[in-house]
Amino acid sequence: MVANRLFWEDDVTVAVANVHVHYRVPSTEHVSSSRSSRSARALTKVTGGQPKVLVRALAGVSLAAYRGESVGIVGTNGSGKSTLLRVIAGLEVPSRGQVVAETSPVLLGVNAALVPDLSGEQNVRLGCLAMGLSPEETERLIPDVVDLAGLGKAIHYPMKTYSSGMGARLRFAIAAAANPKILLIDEALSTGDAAFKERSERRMEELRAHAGTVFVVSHAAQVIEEICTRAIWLDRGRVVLDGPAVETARRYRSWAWNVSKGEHAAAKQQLKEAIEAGQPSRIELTTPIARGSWPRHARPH
Ligand SMILES: Nc1ncnc2c1ncn2[C@@H]1O[C@H](COP(=O)(O)OP(=O)(O)OP(=O)(O)O)[C@@H](O)[C@H]1O
Repeated sequence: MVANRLFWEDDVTVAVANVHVHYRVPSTEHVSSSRSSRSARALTKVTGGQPKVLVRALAGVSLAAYRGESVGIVGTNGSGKSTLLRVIAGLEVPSRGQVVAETSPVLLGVNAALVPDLSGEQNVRLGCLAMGLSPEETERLIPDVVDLAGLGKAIHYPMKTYSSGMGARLRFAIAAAANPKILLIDEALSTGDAAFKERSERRMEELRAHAGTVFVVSHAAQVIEEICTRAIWLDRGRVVLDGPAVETARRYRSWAWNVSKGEHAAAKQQLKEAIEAGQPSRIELTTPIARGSWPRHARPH
């Protein structure tokens, strides 16, 4: 558990300090409701659209990640997992709070932009160049990436012919090729088969062993338990628990089981106990950023 960490300890790779992400989303709730107020209907008439509501995707998340950690993020649909990864990747600017990373993180998302009409191999080349590798490095790495993806002859077929698992394998292999110090993985691992799972876990272990930090988002608590050293459980944009992966995954799994069985009182009690089990993290970016130059996705509190 990370508590009251002061910026900037030497082995910290990512610091997230009291981050909030809010979206304004059009909602038909008031418009379609038979009890919708006259003012809401009038507003709709005037704006020509639906009234907007505020969605709090992240509501005050703080954490510090360290070299050599693989950090799992678990939580139900809509709990804020992908938003947290996007904020760490610098793809989303927090509405409030700060994110600082030691080097630019590489985000491996289920939707990583590859070109469906190109073959797997052509996409490997494209992906490596897009991540900033030189043409020479790219050519040197292609055999390793192709090997890690393990797609056999299909590596020469257009990517649009791949199953979702095959696409995920290719994206993982490409992202790992760049040897990123900070690798963010959104669900991709859970779609591969057993052989790929083993290869990808070994590759992640290598990245971690080279003093990198890996974040993995997954619904599957078991995946997190198997491949992560630490896990963070998010619920409605808040950190419920941040601790050893096995402990967090065990509590999350048990809570999710009770929710799925409609045992709401028991689930509520477990959530309360999990929150009490962890101490609230407070990350303070107290001094100006001292080491090198940092990615820019930070906003003052
Ligand atoms: N671009 C967006 N515009 C509006 N609302 C968004 C946007 N992205 C996410 N949200 C909302 O923010 C909340 C958190 O979404 P997020 O995708 O981070 O959840 P998640 O935990 O990754 O979910 P899942 O497990 O289903 O992938 C949800 O309520 C979602 O509807």
